[in-house]
Amino acid sequence: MMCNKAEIELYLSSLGSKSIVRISRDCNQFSWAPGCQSGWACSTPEDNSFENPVLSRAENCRPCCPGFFCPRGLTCMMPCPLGAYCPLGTLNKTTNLCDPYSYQITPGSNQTCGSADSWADVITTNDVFCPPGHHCPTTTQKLNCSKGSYCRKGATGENKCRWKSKCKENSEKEEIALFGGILIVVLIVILLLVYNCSDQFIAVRAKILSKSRKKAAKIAQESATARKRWKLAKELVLRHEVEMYDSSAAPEELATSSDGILHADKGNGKRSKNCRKLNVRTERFRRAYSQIDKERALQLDKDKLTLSGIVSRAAENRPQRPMLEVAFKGLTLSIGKKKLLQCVTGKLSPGRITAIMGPSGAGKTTFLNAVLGKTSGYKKDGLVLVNGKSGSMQSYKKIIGFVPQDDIVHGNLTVEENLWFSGRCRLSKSMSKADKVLILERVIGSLGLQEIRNSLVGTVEKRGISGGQRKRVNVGIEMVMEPSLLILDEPTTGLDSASSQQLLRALRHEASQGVNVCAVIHQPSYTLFNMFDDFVLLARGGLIAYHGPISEVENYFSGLGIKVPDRENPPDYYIDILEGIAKTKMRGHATPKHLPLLWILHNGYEVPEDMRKDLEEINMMHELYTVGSITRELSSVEQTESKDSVHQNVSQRNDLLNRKTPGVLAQYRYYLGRVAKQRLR
Ligand SMILES: Nc1ncnc2c1ncn2[C@@H]1O[C@H](COP(=O)(O)OP(=O)(O)OP(=O)(O)O)[C@@H](O)[C@H]1O
Repeated sequence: MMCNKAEIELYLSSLGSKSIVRISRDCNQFSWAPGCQSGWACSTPEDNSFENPVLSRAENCRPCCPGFFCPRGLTCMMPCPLGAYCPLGTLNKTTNLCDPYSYQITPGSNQTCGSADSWADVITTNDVFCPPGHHCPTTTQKLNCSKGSYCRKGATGENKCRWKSKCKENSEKEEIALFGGILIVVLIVILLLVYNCSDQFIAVRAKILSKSRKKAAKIAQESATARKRWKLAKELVLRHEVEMYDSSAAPEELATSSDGILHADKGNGKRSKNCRKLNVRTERFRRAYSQIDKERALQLDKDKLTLSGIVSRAAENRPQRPMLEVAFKGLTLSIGKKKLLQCVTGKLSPGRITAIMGPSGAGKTTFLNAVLGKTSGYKKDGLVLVNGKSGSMQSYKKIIGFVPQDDIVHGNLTVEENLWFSGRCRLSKSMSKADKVLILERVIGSLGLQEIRNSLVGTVEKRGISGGQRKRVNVGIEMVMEPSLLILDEPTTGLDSASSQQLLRALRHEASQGVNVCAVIHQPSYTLFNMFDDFVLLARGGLIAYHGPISEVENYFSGLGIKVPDRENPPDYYIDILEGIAKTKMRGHATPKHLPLLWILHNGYEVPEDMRKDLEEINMMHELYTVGSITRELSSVEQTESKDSVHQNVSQRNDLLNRKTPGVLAQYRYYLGRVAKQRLR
């Protein structure tokens, strides 16, 4: 009575089709054996193997055995699968259907109910599966699900309920309300604890950090003192003031470590033990402070260096920092018919700080946008060359820092946290944490933020550091990413003279590393003005009136007959001249509106079409060329010298332009950490 392969295939092929197409040889309109009915099967007299096709079965027809199912239209039976419950059906006299199955026996026949009539998926043949709240170890056995366990539909065994979840007898699923409730309460308690103790936690952490820092600073100081003593002793020996080097007189407590730093004495076991015990954090700070000390010593003779010296020193000391030179050739930016920048030619060089000045609306911000490569939306003519090659500035964005006029600080983080977050996200991911700490300490030191490093920056509601300090933190945020080109929009606005000078000193330090620094400034003091290397003076309409070294600016303008009166600040006076506020008598027939044209002539650039008519007005070309050639000669020596070294340096470093900053996931992790800190404050 068992179905063979062909019959099983016939059954399976009919699954899923809406009309029941399974028909065996004995189940058709001409012959309908009793086994064709649902829940019945017959046997065959022939000795058929399992491989045979659909057979003729019309003998010995009987109800389907328990644990098997016999579909309508097939005269054989198949075993019910595990998880099914196929007992013998019982006739329901009211409906005349075989329970729990839904088939009918032929009315008036002497047939009885067999077992199941079909099997497929749980939805189509719901009644064949072991019911929920029970488990069926075999296809003919149905047991109640015991207390403390649950049984889903079709279960062959019991599932134990979890701790604290309630399960009565015959449970279909676990009752986890209590368990879930306890879990939620525990989470809430943890969150409340974290929220309430976060301040203390952050304070303790800050305390530990500051302890580590102090310890490291002390060790660095001790090392420096020991180094000085050692040097002194050596000098004494060299000067023959002591006859021979007495080992007992030598600083026996000194020991030189592999990095050349002298450490605390060998004899003093306690202290060296302490040194060994220094935790990693202290060690990182110690290294940073020692390195900064060394840099300070090197800094002393920095002022004597020429530009090429600075460039080559940067090359020796900081192989990591690539250099960027940005040059413009006849750059014109316009929107519609309005020209925002016109015929800008010149360059911003690495290792130099350039001040950009001009009357309001002259195009300073537009000039910065051009340097940053943000020229989409403008009609652009001319060239922007990066390291002598035309290309998009966007590809260098990882090594370009931009300090906008508005704040970019996070008010509810401390100064140090703000800088650390920026550094972590924007420095190369391959850089070690110790190196990142060194950069952070360097920036904190050079911007004079040591005192306020643990202070909250503050928001409108919660007062924090002062406005000037905030400005310096803004700059620091960009400095910690070790940019090669640092652009600042009015960094000194709102700062007093001392703070402005401190900021400029920090920028000078950056420039000494080969960074190309470019800043828009307003009304700098004379001292501050002289701390810049180059000067770009923009006239209205985005025209250059001067672009060159600060040291030559007065020379240039006096050559044109513009002499700065006593007690006047030169940059302010030149802007007043451009604006027509200050009156002056210029050479020849020239007037202040001709200053951009004079600059073009002075440099021998091509005069734009719309300026040509002004040429006749001024009538002093011969004199201008004379002035031009003098100043050009003056600068040519240094310019040529620097050009070669810069370009050599730049071409060597091109491979370093691909800084790999942390990926999206890492940045997201830092971001979450920052938000958590901000929220918890
Ligand atoms: N997107 C723009 N659409 C139209 N005009 C613009 C646009 N951007 C700038 N300008 C115009 O270009 C000129 C230069 O603007 P820019 O902002 O560069 O001047 P600025 O020198 O930075 O001025 P300020 O010192 O006042 O900030 C202005 O006359 C300004 O109105």
